[in-house]
Amino acid sequence: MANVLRNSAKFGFSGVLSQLSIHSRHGRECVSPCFSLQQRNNSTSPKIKVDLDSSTGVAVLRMQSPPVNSLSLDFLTEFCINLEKLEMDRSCRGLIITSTLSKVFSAGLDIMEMYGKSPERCGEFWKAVQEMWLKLYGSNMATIAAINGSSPAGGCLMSIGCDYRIMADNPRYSIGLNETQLGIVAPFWFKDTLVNTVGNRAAELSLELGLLYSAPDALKIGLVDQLVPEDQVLSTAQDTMSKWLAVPGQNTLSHWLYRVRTLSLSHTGCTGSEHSPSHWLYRVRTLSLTLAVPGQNTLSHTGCTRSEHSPSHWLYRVRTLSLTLAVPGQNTLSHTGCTGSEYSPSHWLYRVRILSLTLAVPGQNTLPHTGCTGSEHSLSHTGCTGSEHSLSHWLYRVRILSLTLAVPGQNTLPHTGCTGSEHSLSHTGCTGSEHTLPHTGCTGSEYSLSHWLYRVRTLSLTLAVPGQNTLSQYTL
Ligand SMILES: CC/C=C\C/C=C\CCC/C=C/CC(=O)SCCNC(=O)CCNC(=O)[C@H](O)C(C)(C)COP(=O)(O)OP(=O)(O)OC[C@H]1O[C@@H](n2cnc3c(N)ncnc32)[C@H](O)[C@@H]1OP(=O)(O)O
Repeated sequence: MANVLRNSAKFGFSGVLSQLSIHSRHGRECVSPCFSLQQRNNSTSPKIKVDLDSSTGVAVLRMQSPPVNSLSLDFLTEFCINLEKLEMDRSCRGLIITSTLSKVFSAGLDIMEMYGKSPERCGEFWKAVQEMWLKLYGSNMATIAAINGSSPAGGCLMSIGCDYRIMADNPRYSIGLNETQLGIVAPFWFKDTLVNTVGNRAAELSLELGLLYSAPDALKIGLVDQLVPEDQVLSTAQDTMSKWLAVPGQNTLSHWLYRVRTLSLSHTGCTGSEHSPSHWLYRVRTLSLTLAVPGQNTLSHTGCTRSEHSPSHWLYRVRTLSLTLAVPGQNTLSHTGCTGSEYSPSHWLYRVRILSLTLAVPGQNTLPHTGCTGSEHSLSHTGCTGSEHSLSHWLYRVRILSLTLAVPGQNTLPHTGCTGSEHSLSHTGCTGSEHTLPHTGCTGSEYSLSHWLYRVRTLSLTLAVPGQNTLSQYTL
């Protein structure tokens, strides 16, 4: 195993791809001649231990899968089942995640799961990884990671999926999304969660260089929130949890609101039940990987023909690009009008951003340069019927629109030219019950108006952009 990891770093991305068994888009399996690895014994003893203190409503989930708490399919399944049980248990309000192993919180995804497995097993594995993140990040419990050892890659994802991170003050322990250093790619939802934690620039550096941070450095960039002596990690987590639980409604409101954007991504672009979130996540990842593979990165359909961008640099950007454009059924660039090599990637990336902005500007709404020639992108579609609407007028309207949307019972928006239910929230790209308000935790009249306004404004920004109900709006 150590060999696999060493070779991962040594061979780089294309090396890993060629050395390990990879299931191509065609579902073919090519088992490496260079490694003859044995399956690790799958112990039947529980990999997770949960203790719920009914007097405090706080559960401690201990990961106990030696040697390094790697996230195998078995481990993840057990983890998710336990999480689900706690989520359903109304007496449980807080969750602390920690490790029983010395020196290691979690080594991240079990590399053996990415080697020599059937496409079905790969699918199951990735679904479980996504479930772990969706359940943790979308949890209604307050969650704290008590990081008492190293926590690379998927271990870091698990940590940043929590509300708060307390790490052992030991410079030998490290944490970070180091996938790039292994020559592989952190999925975009790893990236989103990291961005939400440390901000854009730190995340960019971190991902492009595949950085692992020592505990003190992790604190400096905000990847963890607090360092304490190793023997106080759990007790500090427990003290901290009581503060979190003292915040009224913390586990329904502020907690949730912040996450809705990120979690919405997993739904956006799914137009029907055939696209489950995990299906979609899987697709985008495949797309990103495909786009990003050196040697396959001519990206002809994106107009990017050059190799001057290093893979890691490129990977980071392609993910953003993919998110902007890779809506199933719309995932070629042709509909954006960018048809050839005259556009360099950076030029292009810049354009795409502007493009999204431009789509919303009255008077430019035919967007000939984007290849959108039809009424589907005209402003009339948004309720603005002509050039009589100046930009400021429009901007003003949009602001009003958001406010109006926020008033329960007035969200049909009559003054915007939207006369019917077509401009209800469901018209904004929410095609199923997953995008109704209850999905955001706002279930009805028990919430006061101010509460509602605050929530719905966020919701509106996320979802209710007239005529722009595709993923592209997300990157603005
Ligand atoms: C291959 C890719 C193909 C396609 C790409 C597809 C998708 C891209 C998405 C990629 C997303 C990846 C997210 C991940 O999480 S990848 C996993 C990355 N993990 C790491 O880099 C961690 C590596 N491990 C370590 O740094 C150290 O082990 C650690 C600091 C955790 C502990 O160090 P310590 O010195 O205490 O122990 P070791 O002697 O190193 O290890 C003990 C044994 O454990 C085995 N081990 C370690 N990590 C893993 C792992 N992630 N999965 C499985 N097994 C692991 C290690 O090999 C040792 O085993 P033995 O040699 O004793 O048998």
